[in-house]
Amino acid sequence: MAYFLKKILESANRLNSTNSSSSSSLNLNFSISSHASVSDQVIVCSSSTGEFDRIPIDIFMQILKLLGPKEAAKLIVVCKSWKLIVSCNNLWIYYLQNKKDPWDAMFFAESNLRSGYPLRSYPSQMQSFMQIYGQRAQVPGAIIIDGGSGYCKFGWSKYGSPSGRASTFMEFGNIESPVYSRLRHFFATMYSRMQVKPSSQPTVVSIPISQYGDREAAKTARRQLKEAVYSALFDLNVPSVCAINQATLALFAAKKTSGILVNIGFHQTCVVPILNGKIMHKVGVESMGVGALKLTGYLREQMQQRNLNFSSLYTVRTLKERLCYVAIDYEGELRKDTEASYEVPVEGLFTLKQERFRTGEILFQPRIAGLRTANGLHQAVAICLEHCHAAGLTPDETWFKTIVLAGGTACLPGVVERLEKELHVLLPPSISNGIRVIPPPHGADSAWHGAKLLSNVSSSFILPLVVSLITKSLVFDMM
Ligand SMILES: Nc1ncnc2c1ncn2[C@@H]1O[C@H](COP(=O)(O)OP(=O)(O)OP(=O)(O)O)[C@@H](O)[C@H]1O
Repeated sequence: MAYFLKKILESANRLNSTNSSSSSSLNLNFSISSHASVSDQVIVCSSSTGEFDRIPIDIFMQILKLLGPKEAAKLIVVCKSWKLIVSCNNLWIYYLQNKKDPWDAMFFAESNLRSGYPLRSYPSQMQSFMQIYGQRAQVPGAIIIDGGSGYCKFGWSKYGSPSGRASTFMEFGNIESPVYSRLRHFFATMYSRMQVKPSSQPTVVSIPISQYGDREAAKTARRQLKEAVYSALFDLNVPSVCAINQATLALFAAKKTSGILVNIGFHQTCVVPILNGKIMHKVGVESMGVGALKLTGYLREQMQQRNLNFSSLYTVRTLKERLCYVAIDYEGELRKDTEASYEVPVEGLFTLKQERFRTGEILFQPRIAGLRTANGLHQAVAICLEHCHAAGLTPDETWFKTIVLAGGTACLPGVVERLEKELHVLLPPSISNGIRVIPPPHGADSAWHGAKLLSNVSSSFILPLVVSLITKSLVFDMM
């Protein structure tokens, strides 16, 4: 490295002599004051780095960027002057930006999730980015299991996406057996699919959105489910567990800690108000009995009515994902030619017409599929917005005007636009002004990505390890 720096110094000197008349920046010397706040742009200096004083600070920073974080960190021990230069936040932001994880997501996690639960409504004290870099590098990583009610997503927190998906309803075992044994069977299956020993890693697990009432019975049911999850995992010798509800995780994935999370799930749709990472059960969680399974079922019914033959439900699901959408104006769409085709491997070419938008329409008009559910998606969300408004939990009402969608079905093209349009029709301007509907941040994997953000936060490795050694207790608990 010294050789490398020497070479750069030599070339800087050469440049200095040839460009001395044209470039003033290369003639600038710098020295360092111990009181200075260090940045790429401003280094006010009084002590010296010796020979290196002759290199302009921006070139110096370029050199450090080229050296990389490991080498740069070693330079800290040279002297105070070097330490000050190398500790520069901009330099470590640069290193962090060049890691695999997107910078904005990492910044959100470090500024909002570092304090753990309960989340503070004010941002936690930010450490220097050099410290954050060092601590994140030491986080051992975790196994993430997002057990959706239809599909489970599992994988490593250090990876960009889940390493696998499994049909949850198949893996849970006998539906008659008690929750504890079903959970234990389910988690054991996930670990064996990942080919890891449960005892080798901390685990972040999502808890399904269920029993959302504010009554004692609902609270007890939530607590029992949570306890069954912990017992099942600790009995498998998992060293530490972080169990958080799916809705909060999906909201984190959108880089938000407050807002309304709308999860269009496998069996049902839930509208969950969340303030500072906490579900507002008192305000009320809305739910409707329409989910992905109903959409697939309704498309199958329509295809059968048109004598379109298929041999498996997988074909119907594929056509739903490839050809279906939600119309912004349903009546207008009925008058259009909307025919489109898709070739399903092995099964052949399928052509859908009105089925393309009638399928998704049951989210807004469940009755067209003969469903008795009273409310459509827009009505359920509007009720939740009204309740948030009436509850007056904060002087500033903007927290509930961000509506984040989650779940695979929310990926249907047109859902965002239609929901936004219907909400403006249903709600008075005092509530609807400023609302924003955000598409699922990571498709069907939103909750998994929210868990990933938490698992890699620079503070998260300290607590789990300590807790696991002492009590095998919980780190976070956000039911
Ligand atoms: N791009 C897409 N368009 C439409 N539907 C999709 C798309 N991607 C996935 N889906 C559907 O989403 C469904 C699975 O959704 P998801 O993985 O969110 O369920 P889940 O997490 O098991 O449900 P829950 O939230 O109830 O636990 C499947 O029926 C799948 O067909």
